[in-house]
Order: sequence, then structure tokens, then C-alpha cells
Amino acid sequence: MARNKYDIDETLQTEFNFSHLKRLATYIRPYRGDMIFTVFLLTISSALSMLAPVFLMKIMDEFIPDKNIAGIVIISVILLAIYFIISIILRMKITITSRLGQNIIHTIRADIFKHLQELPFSYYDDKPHGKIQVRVVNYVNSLSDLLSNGIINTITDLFSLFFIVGFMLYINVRLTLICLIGLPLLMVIIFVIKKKQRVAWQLSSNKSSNLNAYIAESINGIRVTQSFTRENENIKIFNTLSGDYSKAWMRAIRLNFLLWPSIENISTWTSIAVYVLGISWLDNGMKGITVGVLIAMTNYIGRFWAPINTLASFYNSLLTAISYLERIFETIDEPVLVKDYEGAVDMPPIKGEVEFEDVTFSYEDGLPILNDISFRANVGDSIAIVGPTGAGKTTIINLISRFYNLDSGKITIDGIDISKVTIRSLRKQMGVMLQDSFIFSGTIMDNIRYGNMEATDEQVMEAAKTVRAHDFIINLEQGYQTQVNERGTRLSVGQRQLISFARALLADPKILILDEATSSIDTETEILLQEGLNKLLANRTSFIIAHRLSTIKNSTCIMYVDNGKIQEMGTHEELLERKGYYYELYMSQYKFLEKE
Ligand SMILES: Nc1ncnc2c1ncn2[C@@H]1O[C@H](COP(=O)(O)OP(=O)(O)OP(=O)(O)O)[C@@H](O)[C@H]1O
Repeated sequence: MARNKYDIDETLQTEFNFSHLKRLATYIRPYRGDMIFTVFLLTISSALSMLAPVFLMKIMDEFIPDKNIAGIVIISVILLAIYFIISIILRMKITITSRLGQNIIHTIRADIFKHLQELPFSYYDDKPHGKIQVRVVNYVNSLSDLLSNGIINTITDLFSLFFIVGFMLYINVRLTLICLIGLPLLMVIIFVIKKKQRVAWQLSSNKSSNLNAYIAESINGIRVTQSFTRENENIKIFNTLSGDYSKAWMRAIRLNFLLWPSIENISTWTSIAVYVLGISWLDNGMKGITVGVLIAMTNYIGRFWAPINTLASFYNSLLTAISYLERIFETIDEPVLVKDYEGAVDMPPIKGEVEFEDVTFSYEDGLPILNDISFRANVGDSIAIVGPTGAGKTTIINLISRFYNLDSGKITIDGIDISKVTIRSLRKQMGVMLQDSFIFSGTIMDNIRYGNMEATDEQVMEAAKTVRAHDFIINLEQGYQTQVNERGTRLSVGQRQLISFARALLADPKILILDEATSSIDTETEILLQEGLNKLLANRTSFIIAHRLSTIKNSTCIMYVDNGKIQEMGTHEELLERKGYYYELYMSQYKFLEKE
């Protein structure tokens, strides 16, 4: 799959369907006790608040004409008590819903993150990292309001609506029916704008994703940007992406806002109808219409449209949330293409014999990068892989750890097909040191211990001493406890490599895979690295994408890769004698080094 870029909208693999909502319900289910309790409290509060207009009606129609002061006082006290209870209930609701919403969001986020840990390299090859990040953080956050207040308010408002209509019918059936006439009209409006809203929110989430992708890319590439003084161009790209996002968001929100004026209009017109007809019926002395009835009725009509408004706003948030849910579930459902096959067993302790048998591999269908590659490395061999850039060297070493699946052929370790064993048991026994010696934020001690979480401080230091990293570490202001930033920016390239050596050694793997940095390193560090490397390689089978002549010459076998094939294999002397590809490479790049 071609890599998606920051300015290309992502297309959804699966369209939204209602099973997404059902799935969302599974996240909510563990909290249904809390939800039911809150809805119960809110329903009580809503029912209590419904009593006020009835009390008012009683005061207007009975207590005032009868001059019943005691009755008015009693009702006022009851109303005060009711509002006190309502305020306590609302406070409880806020506490419970906030906690509940955050718990649900945490579970969804944890599920995405767990899945991201398992997704293979190919997933990350195709997607800008900012677009992945926005799903874990922003999209999940956007569900917060829906999950905390939205659902509970909606259920409660449905109950309120039920009570309000009940009270209205109790007071006067005719006037109630006039009020309800507006509802079918509202349904039609909702139905008409629904599809447009969905599309608008999808577009808005795409644009926010693009913007995030670009921000992440710009931060990662800030050094190159400033070196090439590309700041102004970057700001222009940012402004375009940010403008696109604003426009998409404005369009979506405008569609959302179409609903409120509609509700306002419908509620105003039906209220006017109730007033006009009510007053004329009162004038005509129609049975059952009194001043108290009209006051109570207008009060209920005001209340009737409030929950309708909340329901409409819930509906809007649901449509917004759906566009995020689609992305969230798409990520959680992303197939883990590199996984344990059924019946996979653990890899027994590795001795270190590695064999490629007719291996063919492509990143993109129909474009093979490796063609029918076969070779064998015996226990303890160190294989230096050389060849022109883009030849497929990194690809070969990535396949040994099974970071990708093969198109055909097989790779065996100690005669066991690596696709038949569990990935964890395979990778745990391998030491991989990639060209970018990634340093995580934390202490130097933590960074080395990454290779073996059970290692003691002494073992960490022992490993650092062996690869010659100890001396520079103890000269840092806090030694092994010195904090380093993500990517290890405060360390030199050579220092980062030495830390990676120590990390790899601590894992004590039988097979070592190294992508040697090409960066020019000062002679002193070069000697240190070479010493470190020699210690690291002793008694292990190793594959090194080698750039230093010393590493190449010290290896048991050199493999020259080009055009997806192994063109030559042999020792330094054998290959020089053959006067083929390696000879050419040596004469053009390394020979002068030996003269110095
Ligand atoms: N994730 C990927 N998706 C698609 N093509 C890729 C991917 N990674 C590498 N390639 C392509 O595969 C080929 C081999 O790449 P590889 O990284 O293995 O080369 P290499 O020999 O290690 O190069 P270098 O010495 O420059 O690091 C190249 O043509 C490259 O463009």
C-alpha cells in the first residue's frame, strides 16, 4: 500500500454501521450500574421539578381566590425542599458522570494503544504517525462528552419528556395535541440534514488528521527545516492545512446549528398557537380551560422543548462521535498481519544457525525487493552485508526477526521455520540494533535495561563496561542516573551507539542483527566502537549491515547484495581475488583507507 501523506485524506476501510454503536455499548456495559443509578436520581429530580407548575396552578385557581395564606406558605416550603434535593442530585450526577466518562475513555484508549503495540512495521510504513496519534488522543477525547453527560442526559430527558407530556395531558388534552403537532416536522428536518452532517463530520476528522500528521512531521524534521531555512514554506503548508480544517469544521458545525433554529421556530409557533387558541377558548368559557390551566400549560410547553433541544444536541454529538468512532474502531480492527500462526510453539533456546531458503519478499504487491534468496550462516558466523543503497540489506535483516511476512520460501533457525514459532519467543532471543539507535526518555540505566528488564544495576554496568560505554557514562553529571531526552538528543551519535551495544549485549542474544551507522565518527570513538563491537559479537551468530572496513574484514563471510539477489559471498580475500562486485566496492571506497 502506498504511504498516505499529510495532505491526502484517508479513506475509510469500513463505513459506519450500527454495530459500531453496539460495540461502543460494550465499553459502557461495565458501568451500567452507575448509569442506571444516575438516571434514577435524575428522573426523580425531573419528576420533582414537574410538580412546580401544578402547585402554581393550585395557587392561582384555588388558594388565591380562597385567600388561603397557610396553603401558599406550605407549598412554598415544599418547593424550597424540592429545589434543595434537586441541587444535591445534580451535584452527584456531575461527579458520577465525569468519573464514568473518563473510565470508559481510558478503556478505549488502552485498547487502541495495546493494538498499536502489536501492529507490524508495514502498518507504520503506510501511515503518517501524526494520523495515528490523533486517533489515540484527540478522537478518543472527543467522545468524552457523549459518554459522560450525553447518554445519561438523553435517557433522563426521555423520561422528562414522558413526564411532561403526562402532566400536559392531565391538564388539557387539546392544548397538548397542538403542542405535539410540531414534532413530525422536526423529524423531517433531522432526516433531511442527517446525511450531509455525517459527510461533513467525516471530512472534518480527515482534515484534523492531516493537520496533526503535518505537525508531527514538522516537529520530527525541525532540524532539517531550520538547516534549509524552510520555515516560511512550512508555515504556508500549515496555514493551508489549518485553514482546510477550520473550513471543514465550520461547515459541519453550521449543519449542526441548522437544528436549533428549526427547534426554536417550531417551538415558538406551536406556543403561539397554544396561547391564541387557549385564550380564545378561555374567552368562550370552554370547559376545563382556566387561567391556572393556561399558566401551567405555558410553563410545561417551555419545559417540553428543553429536552427536545438536549436530544437534538445529543443527536448532533452522536453524528460527530460516529465519524471519530469509525476511525477508532478501524484502528482497533486493523489486522495484525504478522502474528503467531495457529499452533505456533515457543522457539527452543537458539544455537544460532540461520538459513534462507528461496526467500522472495515484496513490500508492495508485484514489486519484489528480494528474489529467491538462499544462504546459510553457521553458529557463531558473522556475516557482513554490503551492497549499494536500496539493494535490500535492511530488508534481509528485518526478515530474520520476522518483522514482515515472506511472499514465498522460508527462513529457519536451527532448522526450525521461524513462521511456525511464537514471535515473542523468537524476538526475545535476538538482539537487534537498528541504524537509528533509538533512545527513550528516562535514565541511561533504564535505556540499557530495555534489553532485559530483569537485569540488575550491576549487570547493566557490566554490559556497559564490556562494550566500552562505561567510561563516558560515569563522566556524565549523574552517571547512569543521567536523564536523557527522547531520541537521546543530548548524547552524541557514537555515545548512542555504545548505549545500544550495551542494550543488545544485556539481552545476551544468540543471534545479533546490527545496522551499522554510516555516520563519520572520530577515531577515538571509532576505536571504542570497534572494541565494543568485538565484545558484542563474540560467540554469537551476527548479521551486520557493515560500513566500516574493519567490521567487514573481521567478518567470517561477506554477502554482497544487489538487485534483490545475493551477487557474491565469501571472505574478504576470496572476494578480492574474484574481482567481482565486492572488489569494485573495495577499490572505489575502502582501498584508500588501508594506505593511510
Ligand atoms: N517500507 C517500505 N515500503 C516500500 N518499499 C520499501 C520499504 N522499505 C524499503 N523499501 C524499498 O526496498 C528496497 C530495499 O530497501 P532496503 O532498506 O532494504 O535497502 P538497503 O540496502 O538497506 O539500503 P541502504 O543501504 O540505503 O539502507 C528499496 O528500493 C526501498 O525503496
